[in-house]
Amino acid sequence: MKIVETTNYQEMSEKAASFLINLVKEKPNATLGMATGGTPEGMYQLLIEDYKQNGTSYKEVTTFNLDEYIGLPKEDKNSYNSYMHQALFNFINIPESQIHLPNGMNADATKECEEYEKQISRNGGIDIQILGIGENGHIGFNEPGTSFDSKTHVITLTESTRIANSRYFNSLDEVPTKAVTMGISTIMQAKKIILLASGEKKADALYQLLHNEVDESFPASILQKHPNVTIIADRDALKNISVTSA
Ligand SMILES: N[C@@H]1[C@@H](O)[C@H](O)[C@@H](COP(=O)(O)O)O[C@@H]1O
Repeated sequence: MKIVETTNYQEMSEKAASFLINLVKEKPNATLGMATGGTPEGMYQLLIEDYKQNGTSYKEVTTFNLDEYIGLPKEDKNSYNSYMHQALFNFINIPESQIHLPNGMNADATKECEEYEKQISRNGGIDIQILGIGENGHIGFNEPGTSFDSKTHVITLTESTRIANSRYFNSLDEVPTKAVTMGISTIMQAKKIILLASGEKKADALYQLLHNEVDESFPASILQKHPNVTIIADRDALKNISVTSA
């Protein structure tokens, strides 16, 4: 696993944006796996700035997001569909038909999951998957205990994840209790993974990611088995890791 230590959040965002921009330049029809949460917001902002200044084109790019809440219409300001449009898609030239997020309103959630998984395969898989990390080690919305063999599936969110994400909602009650998420094995099939982390509150999670046994009780530990992972994290998030020896 490669670790890139940055001085702060801005530099983390710049390094991550460069990875994506270079990939899109080398492979204009790349498939990008997208993440939500606070961590990638700066990276998305820099992709928009690069698009405006340098015209990097997303006309042939396809995206698949990691997850979506169940029960929020895509127009809801807290859906991940809205997040992605406001953070990035509305400001670059990616065609709407090439954007994929699970539909959290599909009455047949099992079918939605199967279809999402098929769409990713039909597309030839994901070239680069961007990941954040939950303080409990979740990746996407794969909470502790999720099978490493899981494909896209429905997950019941833990109380701690709902509390962490309640900052975007008016109250904890409004935070959905379930989500559709790519599974661990879906994520592991991505050709390259970039995990972003910033701030002291992620320091324990990064330590466990790198030093725990690979175990379903800490989902992100599976990344130790992936052949091409780069962690881009700032000094605060890496404060428990000696980067030279990691
Ligand atoms: N489903 C998302 C994850 O994909 C994200 O990595 C995590 C951390 O979010 P943040 O970046 O805001 O700390 O939150 C959510 O639960």
